[in-house]
Amino acid sequence: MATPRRRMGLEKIGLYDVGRAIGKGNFATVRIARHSIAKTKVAIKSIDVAALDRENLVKLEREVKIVKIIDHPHIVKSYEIMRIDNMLYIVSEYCSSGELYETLIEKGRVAEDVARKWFSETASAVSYLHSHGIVHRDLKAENILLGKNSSIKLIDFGFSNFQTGDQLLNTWCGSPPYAAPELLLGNSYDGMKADIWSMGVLLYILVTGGFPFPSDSVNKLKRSVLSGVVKIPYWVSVECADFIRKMLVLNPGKRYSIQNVLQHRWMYIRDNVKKNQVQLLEAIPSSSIDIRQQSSKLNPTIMMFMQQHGKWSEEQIIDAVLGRDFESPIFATYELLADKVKKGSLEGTGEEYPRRGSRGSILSGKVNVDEQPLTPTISAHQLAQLNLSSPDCDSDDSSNSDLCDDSPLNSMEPPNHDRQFGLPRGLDVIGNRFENRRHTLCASEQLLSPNMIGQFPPPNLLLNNFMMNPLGFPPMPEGQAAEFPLPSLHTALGTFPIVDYSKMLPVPKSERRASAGETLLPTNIDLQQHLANLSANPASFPTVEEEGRSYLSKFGGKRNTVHSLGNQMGGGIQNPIPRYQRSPYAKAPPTERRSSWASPSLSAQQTNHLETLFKKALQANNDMSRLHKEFKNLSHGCAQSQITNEGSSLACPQISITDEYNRQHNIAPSASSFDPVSIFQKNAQEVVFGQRPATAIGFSSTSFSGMSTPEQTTRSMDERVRSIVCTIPFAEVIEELKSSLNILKIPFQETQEMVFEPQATEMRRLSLPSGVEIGVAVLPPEHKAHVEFAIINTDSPTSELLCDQLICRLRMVDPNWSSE
Ligand SMILES: Nc1ncnc2c1ncn2[C@@H]1O[C@H](COP(=O)(O)OP(=O)(O)OP(=O)(O)O)[C@@H](O)[C@H]1O
Repeated sequence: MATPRRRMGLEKIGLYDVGRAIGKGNFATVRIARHSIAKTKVAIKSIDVAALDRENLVKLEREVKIVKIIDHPHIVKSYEIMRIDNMLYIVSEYCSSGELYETLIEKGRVAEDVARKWFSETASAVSYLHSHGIVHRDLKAENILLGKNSSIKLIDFGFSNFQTGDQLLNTWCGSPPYAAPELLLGNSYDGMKADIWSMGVLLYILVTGGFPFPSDSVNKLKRSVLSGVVKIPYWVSVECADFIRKMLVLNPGKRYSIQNVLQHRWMYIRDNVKKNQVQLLEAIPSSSIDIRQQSSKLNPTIMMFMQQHGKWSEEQIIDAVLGRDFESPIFATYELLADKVKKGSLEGTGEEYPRRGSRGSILSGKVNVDEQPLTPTISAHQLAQLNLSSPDCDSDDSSNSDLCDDSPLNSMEPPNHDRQFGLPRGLDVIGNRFENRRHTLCASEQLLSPNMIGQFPPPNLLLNNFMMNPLGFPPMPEGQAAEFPLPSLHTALGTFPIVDYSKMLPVPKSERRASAGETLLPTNIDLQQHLANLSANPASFPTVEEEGRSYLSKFGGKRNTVHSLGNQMGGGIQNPIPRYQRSPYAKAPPTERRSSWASPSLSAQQTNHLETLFKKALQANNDMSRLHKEFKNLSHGCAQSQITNEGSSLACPQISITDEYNRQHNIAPSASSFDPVSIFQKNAQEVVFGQRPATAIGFSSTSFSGMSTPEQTTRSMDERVRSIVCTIPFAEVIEELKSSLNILKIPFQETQEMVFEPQATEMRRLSLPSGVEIGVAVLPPEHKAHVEFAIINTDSPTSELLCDQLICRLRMVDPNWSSE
C-alpha cells in the first residue's frame, strides 16, 4: 500500500497532512496539504510569528482579519487559521495551476481575449474588495494564481488594509514595477487608485509580455514612471491601449476608479471567453455581495458526515459554522465539505439541500432545514455528493500525488502546472522559480531602500522570453503593407526583436529635448537595411546619446543641435536656421498660426480631389487602390516634390546644424568658426543616428523652392502644422485617429504628455514613422479637442495627404469641427 507509506512522511498540522513547499514569500512558506476528513487539497501558509517585528505582526493580524471576511470566486478562499506554538497557519484553497506570472514567463504575452478574461476576473475581485473598503496594495502577476479552468484567484492580503472615504494611506507597500507614481514619490495615497495603477501594469504585462516601465534601478523606474510616457506596442488594440492609459494616469485624481475599469469598452468586446465573464460579472455584482453572508442553512448531510467522522456534536458544529469560527477545525471541515458538495453533483441543479422527504435531520431550531427526525446515517448517494468514497490519491481533488511524493517535506518544487501547459519541466525553471519571483516590499518611512533594487525582476525577463520565441510577435499580415508610400519601416518593425522598448519607441520627452548632439530624423540611409542590421545584432543599436557622441567625435567638439531641413531637392541650405523653440503642440497665439495649410506640391484642387477620393475609398470598404493610383499620378506630375514610392527608402532630408553656442550668444551663423553644415552634407550618408522611428526634437524644414536664405527657403514649423478643433470628446478624437491609422495600416506610437500652456492639460501624441506627428490636447474649459498635425521630417506631400485624410475622417465624425 503506497499511500500510507508515503503519508508516513507527511507532517501533521491540525487536521492536515502537510506536504511539500509550493511557494515562499518574505516571511511565509506555503505548502500543499490535505484535509484528513474532507480529503481536499489546501495550501497552508506558515509564518513564524516569533520572527516578526511589531509592525509585521500588526500586518499579519490585519491579513488574518481580512481573509476571514472576504468571499469572492476570484479571491482565494481561506478556511482556517491555526496558531500552534510560535507558528501561525493560514489554510486556504489550493490553486493547482500556479502563478499567472509563471504562465507569462513560460508563454509570453497572451491574446487579448485571454487577457480580457483574466483581467476581468481580477477586476471583479478588486471591485469586490474596494466596494467593501479594502485595498489590496500588492496586485501583481505573482499574486494572481490560476485555479481550475484557468480562473483567476487573487492571493496575498499581507499588505491589504481598510480604507474609508477620502482617507489616505502612508505605508509604502507593494512591488516597485507595479507601484503607482504617488507611492514612488513617497506621498500619501489613495490605496484604491494605487491598486488601479497596478492593474494597469498588469494588463500591460498581459498583452505585451513586458513591463510598461522597464528599468534596472529604482531611480530609472521612478524617472520612467514620472515621465508620464507609456509606450504601447503597435500590436495592442486601440481599445486596450486606451484602457491601459486610463489606468496609468499619473494624477491619481484623474486615474480610473474600479467602476470605470469595469465599464471600459475593452472589457465588453465580445468573444467567447468574455461571454462567460460577462455572465460571471453579472452573477456577482460587487455591490450586492455581502461579505461572507451568513447562511442560516446548514447542510444536514455534511453535518451527519461530520458527526460520524469528526466525532463532533451537532451543537458544536452549529456553533462553529454559524459563528464562522476560523480558528476551529469544525468550521474549516464544514466549509471544505460544503465546497466539495457545491463543486460536485449538486452544482447547478439547485438541489443543494436534500428534498423534503429525503433523508435529513432536524438539527436545531437555528437550522432552517426540513424538519425530520435525525438519522445518523448517510446514504451512498449522500456520500457520493461529498465525493469522499474514493480512496486517497484516486480522485482528482483528493489525490495525494502532489502531496505525498517522496521528496523531503520542505523541498521547493514547482507545482505540476507545467504539465498542464504541456511544457517540459525544465530544470532551469525549477531552479529559478523562486529566485525570479519578486517579493513585496513594504516601508513606512523610507521610500525605497537600496536593497529594494535587488527586488527588481531580472532585466527584461519577460522580454527575453520573447526573444527566445520570436513567434510571439505578431507577423505582419501578408499583403498588408502600408497603403501609402511609407518607408519599409512597417515591415521592418514586424521582425524587429524588441530588446528594450526604449530603443525602439520614441524617446521620452525629456530626452527629446536634450540639446546636444542629437539628431532627429531619418536621413537617406536605407532604414530597412539599418533595422535589419540592428535586428541581426540588437546590442549594436545605439542610444540617442551614443549616436550623438559618435557624431560629435566625428565632426567637432562643440555641442550642437541638429536639425533636419527638409528634402534633397531643396538646393542646399548654407546657413543654419534658428532652432525651433517650442513643442509643435504647444499652444501658440493664433497669429502665429496658419489657418489653412496646403501642400506646395499639390494644388488645393488636387488636394480636394484626393480628399473626395479618400472619402469614397473609405465608404467602399477601405479600397484605397484607386486613391493610391491617383496619388501616384499626381506625384509624378510634381516636378519638385520628393514623393517616395512604396518600397523605396525614406527621402533624404538635408541636415543643417545650428551651433548651439552661436545661437545662444546671438552670433551670426556666418561668424561661426565652426560650420559643420557643409561637412555634414557631404557626410550625410554616413549619419547613423536618428533612424529611430518618429524621433523628433526641435526641427524645421526647407521649402521646395531652393531659395537661398533661410527666411525665404524655410517653411517654418507653423507652416507645416495643421491645427483643428474638434467638438467631440478628447478620447473619441484619439480613438478616431487611431482607428483611421489602423485602417490605413500605418503603425504609430502613442505617448502621453502634458502641455503647460495656457494651462496644464493632457496631450496625446501619435508618432508615425513617416514623420507625421499628431498631437491632441483638451482645450479647457470647453473640453474640445485641439488636434495638430505636424510633418516633421520632410516636406512630403505624402505626409500632407495623410494629414488631410485624417482630418477628413475627423470631419466625418464631427461635423462641427473647425480649423484654426
Ligand atoms: N492558495 C495557494 N495555492 C497555490 N499556491 C499558493 C497559494 N498561496 C500561495 N501560493 C504560492 O506561494 C507563494 C507565496 O505566497 P504569498 O504571496 O501569500 O506569500 P507572501 O509571504 O505574502 O509573499 P510576498 O512576501 O511575496 O508578498 C505564492 O506566490 C504562490 O506561488
